[in-house]
Parts: sequence; structure tokens; C-alpha cells
Amino acid sequence: MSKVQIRNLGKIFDSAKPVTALENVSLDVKDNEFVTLVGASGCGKSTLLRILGGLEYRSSGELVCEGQPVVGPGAERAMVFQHYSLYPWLTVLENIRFSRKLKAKRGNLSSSEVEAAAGRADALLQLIGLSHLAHAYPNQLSGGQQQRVAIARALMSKPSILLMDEPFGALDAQTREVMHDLVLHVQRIEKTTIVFVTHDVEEAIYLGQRVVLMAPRPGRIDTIYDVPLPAAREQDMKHAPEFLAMKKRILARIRDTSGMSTDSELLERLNLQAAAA
Ligand SMILES: Nc1ncnc2c1ncn2[C@@H]1O[C@H](COP(=O)(O)OP(=O)(O)OP(=O)(O)O)[C@@H](O)[C@H]1O
Repeated sequence: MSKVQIRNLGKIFDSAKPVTALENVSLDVKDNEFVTLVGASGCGKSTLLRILGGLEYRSSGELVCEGQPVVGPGAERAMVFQHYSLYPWLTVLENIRFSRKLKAKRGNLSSSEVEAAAGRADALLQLIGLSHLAHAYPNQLSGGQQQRVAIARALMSKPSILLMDEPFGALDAQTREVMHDLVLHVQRIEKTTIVFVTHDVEEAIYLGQRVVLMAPRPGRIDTIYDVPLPAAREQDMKHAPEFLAMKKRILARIRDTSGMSTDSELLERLNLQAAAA
């Protein structure tokens, strides 16, 4: 069954000069599927994710999550962004528990639910390997550690859909690899459906069961690739011929659809102009 159904979705930003950020986008994301979105800058990846998260209105089309039309943010959908946005005045554990605490304060949680929530926060801390830093503050953590806390915080309300916008964009290559395996592990045990935006084609193939390639002007879906790798990913798979062939194909298609010129004649002209200046 589809967890997310996107039908003929469009988005026009009504600025002085209207921008068609998305046109006629249709996509089904299955239960427990991991879908990655890639594409040239400005093709509407973040806009699509924000619409899925209910943070942005669509201009046209339909969007259904778990059988319900999306009209705003919802507890079944959680978002993780590139910038960790932790509360600096709260400890790691308090950051993770934050949303539950708010609910409890508002009287929306029974005492047994509060207890269960405390247990879940501890379990999430263990899962992300940061139990020893439970009482540290965000400024005492590395970027990778902060992003692990942000992921745990997003998972705290047990969302069935996790929307991730370049979550590892600011991390170094080694930390990213650790984060990739962590997020795959989380998805396996929590059975979360994940839609993940990235600029990094290797990351998109390693994580995704399908890679959705978008193209700009107007933002649209260009090609959907089924990733031909076993479900249980291992870092070595990045060197497999089918992985490398897919990476090459997707990179070439991004270049073709980006609208940016790599034309040698144009570069030559720039060189001549620079020399004449
Ligand atoms: N608030 C806004 N007002 C006007 N135009 C916007 C707004 N947000 C995004 N856009 C435009 O919509 C288009 C899609 O933007 P979006 O950020 O979704 O692309 P993206 O694929 O995520 O880009 P990148 O990979 O560079 O982050 C771009 O042309 C952008 O300039």
C-alpha cells in the first residue's frame, strides 16, 4: 500500500516574477520504502519535501499521506534538516524528549504514556550511541553527534514517515558513512518510510531503494531508478560495477538536465574575455 501519494502536484511561488518550482509531480512512496530525491540545483527537491511535511502549501494537485489529505504538519511525519536546530539551552536527553514534554504539559499524555516516552528516549539515545552524552549540551557535541540527536528527536514521536533534507550535507565523509548505516539501521527497526533529499548521487544510491531524479525549470520528475542492490547495504557495495554504472548514468543525466553549460566553447570564450580584461 502507498504511504504517500502525490498526484499532479504543482507549486508556483508568487513573487514579483512567479516561479514554477514544481509542475505535474506524481509519485507513490510505499510503506517502509526509502526513496531518495536528487537533481540539479533549483529543481524543487526541498520545496517538494516541505510540501510533504506540510510546511509549504501546494498550488495544485493532490497529496495524501496514510490515506489522509495533507493540510499541514502532522504527527505521522517528522522532518530533519541540514542544520541540526537543537535547543542550545537543553541537554541531549531534554532535546530528544522535548516534544513529548510539551504534550505532557498540555495534558495530552497519561502518566503511563509519559513513562513509556522516557523509556523510548533512553532507547533512542542508545540506538544513536550517545547515552554517555545524555546530559551534555549541544555546543559540547560534534556536528555528527548533533545530527544524531536531531534524528533521535524526530523519531521520538514514532513518525511513520521521516522527511530528511540534506541531513548530512555539513558532515565530513567518514561521519556521513557512519550516519548512512545508522539511518538504514533505524529504518529497518522502526519500519519508517523515508524520503531523503541529497545532492550526493552516491549517497542517494547507497540509501535509496529508488532514486528519483528531478529536473529544473520547471521542477519535475525526470527519471525514477530502481537501485539494483541487496536490501542490506554494505559500504563495499559502493565499488560494485552496478553501483558505479548507475552513479555514472545519474550524474550524466543531472548534467544534461541542469541547464548549466559545460560547453568547452563557452569556457574558451570566458578565458578569452578574462585575458582581454
Ligand atoms: N520562498 C520562495 N520564493 C520564491 N521562489 C522560491 C522560494 N523557495 C524556492 N524558490 C524557487 O523554487 C525553485 C526550487 O527551489 P528548491 O529550493 O526547492 O530547489 P532545490 O532542488 O532544493 O535546490 P538546491 O538543490 O539548490 O537546494 C528555485 O527556482 C527557487 O529559486
